[in-house]
Amino acid sequence: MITVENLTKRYGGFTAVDDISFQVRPGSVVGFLGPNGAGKSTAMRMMTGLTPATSGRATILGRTYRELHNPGRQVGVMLDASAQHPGRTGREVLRVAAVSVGVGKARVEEVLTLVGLTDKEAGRRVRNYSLGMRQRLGIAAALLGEPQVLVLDEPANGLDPQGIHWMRGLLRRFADGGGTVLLSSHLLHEVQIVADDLVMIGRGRIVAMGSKEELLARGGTTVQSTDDARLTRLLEAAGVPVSRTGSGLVVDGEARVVGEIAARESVVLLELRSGGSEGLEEMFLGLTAATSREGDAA
Ligand SMILES: Nc1ncnc2c1ncn2[C@@H]1O[C@H](COP(=O)(O)OP(=O)(O)OP(=O)(O)O)[C@@H](O)[C@H]1O
Repeated sequence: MITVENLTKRYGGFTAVDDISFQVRPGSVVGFLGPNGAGKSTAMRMMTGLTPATSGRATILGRTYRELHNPGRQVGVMLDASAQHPGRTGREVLRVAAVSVGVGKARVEEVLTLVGLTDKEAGRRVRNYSLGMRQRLGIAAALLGEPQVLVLDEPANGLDPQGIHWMRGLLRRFADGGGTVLLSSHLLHEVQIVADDLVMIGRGRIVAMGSKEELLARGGTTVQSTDDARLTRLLEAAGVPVSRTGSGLVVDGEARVVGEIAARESVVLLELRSGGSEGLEEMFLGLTAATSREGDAA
């Protein structure tokens, strides 16, 4: 399990990670979500001993990363898939890592199969890898020591839809087998299907966290009608907050209330659903817009 307690990182007067605390339980996948520059990578670097915390601490299986004996056997880490040696073949990268983790060559072949890199691909130099292949290789390296915990920074980056589907399956099976997974992303939909819990971060701070179901329920009601503009006016007149999405409306109110107003005013509903992901997306954007660092520059 991963425990993060009051973790803070300051660079001079700038606070990149601001007093964050959360846990990842064994058997679960936690999505660590936030816009660019929110502090996800910095937090993960502190968790994995790559950068010291200014204050607070993170433990994995009860110890700080630096206290772990042979950490590669306990925690699989992928922070920067492009950091692999470009002049080595994928297989060479894994064989070098296997020596430091203390596993044999057979395990290298096992993880290559696990991540779907073919014999031919494994024999190619990493500089000629596509981004998706690099991600697969990074995940293979993380899995090498048969760890119980995975810490993955943006593992879906560069994967095509089939690759994302594959990765979800892999992480789900890992967690279902009792493993603990923390994965970051700046895209909600990338992690939403696989994550059990979500931790949303903006400007270094946690802006929302909880189980996916809880957060989905907070995301309000998704509505589509034949006349969304009129329905919006009616709902607003009734004091129900409404926001527009690409495909309809998200209403901060119960489905029943929306249904009753629509029925009374003869608006034809095409869809009425509580806890839709559109609501969660809206909430995510809303919560993090105010805290997006990139927004500052815009
Ligand atoms: N070594 C450093 N010195 C100064 N500032 C830093 C350093 N490392 C990170 N930062 C700043 O801390 C903030 C958080 O960066 P971080 O890389 O953790 O964000 P992130 O959520 O991982 O974003 P992304 O999705 O873009 O990778 C950014 O504003 C970044 O510029």
